[in-house]
Amino acid sequence: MPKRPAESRPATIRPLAPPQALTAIQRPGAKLPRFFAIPRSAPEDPPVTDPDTPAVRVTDVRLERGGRTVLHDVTLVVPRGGVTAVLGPSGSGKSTLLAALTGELVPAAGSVEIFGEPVPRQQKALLSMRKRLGVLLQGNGLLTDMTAAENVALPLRTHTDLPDAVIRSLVEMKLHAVGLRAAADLYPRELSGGMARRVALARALALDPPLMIYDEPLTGLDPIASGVVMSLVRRLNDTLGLTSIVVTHHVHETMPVADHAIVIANGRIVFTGTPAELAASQDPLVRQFLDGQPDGPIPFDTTARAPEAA
Ligand SMILES: Nc1ncnc2c1ncn2[C@@H]1O[C@H](COP(=O)(O)OP(=O)(O)OP(=O)(O)O)[C@@H](O)[C@H]1O
Repeated sequence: MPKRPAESRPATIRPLAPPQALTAIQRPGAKLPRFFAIPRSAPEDPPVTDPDTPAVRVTDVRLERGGRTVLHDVTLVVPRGGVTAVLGPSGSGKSTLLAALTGELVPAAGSVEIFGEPVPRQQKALLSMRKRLGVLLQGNGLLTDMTAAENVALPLRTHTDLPDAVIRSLVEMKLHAVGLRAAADLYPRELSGGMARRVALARALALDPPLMIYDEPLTGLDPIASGVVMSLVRRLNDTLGLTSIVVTHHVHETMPVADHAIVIANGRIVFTGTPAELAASQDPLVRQFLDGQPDGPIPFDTTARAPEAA
C-alpha cells in the first residue's frame, strides 16, 4: 500500500470496518456517526500544509543547556513518511535536539518547524502541537499502579471525551497493533522489558499522531527484543502512514529499518544520508562512532571537551 502522510488523509469518514472507523473518529474535523459523542477537547486539526513540506525542518539552530552550547549550527530536514535515525555517542546532544522538536527547549538561535509550523512558545499552542507528536521517552514512563490497558487509555481519557466503550475498543486496537492484546490486564511489573516498551509505544500511538519520536527505544533490551521493537517501529510507520524519528546510539539495530540517518558528534551534525552512505562514510568522526573506537576525534567524555566556537 503506498504511504500517505497523515495530513493528506481525507477528513471525512468513509464506510469502514469498525476498528478503522474507531480510529478515524479521533481525527478532529471528521464527520462522526451520530451515535458517537463528539470529543470536547479532541486534538486540533493539524494545519493544512503542502504534502511536500517536511515533517521537521531545523534551520541554523543553536541549543544550550545549563549556559553551555550543546549543539551548533544544526540544519536538518526530516522528510515525511520515512524512518529517520538520529545517531550519536552518549552525551552528544541527541536528547537535547529532541527537546527542541517537542518545544521543551527553546533554541538560543534558529528555527524549528513541525509540518511547516514553527514550534510554538505559547503554552496552549504548544500543548496542542504536542498532541500531534507521539513521544516514546527513555524508560517507558508507564504508571506502575495501572494495567497495560489503563496506561494506553490515559491519553484518550485526558485529551478526549470519547465514551468508555470506544476508548476500550481503541485501546484494544493499539495493544493489538503492538502484538500485546493478551497483556491488557497485566501490570507493568508483570511485563518483560520488551513488552513494557511495546505498551509504552501503544500509549504513544493512542491519539494517532502523524509524527512519532522514539528516544533511545532499545535501552535495556536484549538483541531479540530490540529486533522486535525496531521492526515494529518500521511496520507501524508504514501501515499507519507515519513519520518516525528514532534517537539512538544503537546503530546496528536501527540502520536496517531506517531510510535516513543523521549523526551528531562534537556539538554538530557530522553526517546526513542513507544508511548505505553512512556505512560507506570515511569521515573520521563517523568511523570512530560506527566502529566503536575509544580513540579518535570524539572524546570519551564529551562534557570534558565541549565545543566552544560556532
Ligand atoms: N538539563 C541540563 N542541564 C545542563 N546540561 C545538560 C542538561 N541536559 C543535558 N545536558 C548536557 O548536555 C549534553 C548533551 O546531553 P544529551 O542528553 O542531549 O545527550 P545524548 O546524546 O542524548 O546522551 P545519551 O545518549 O547519553 O542520552 C551533555 O553534556 C549533558 O550533560
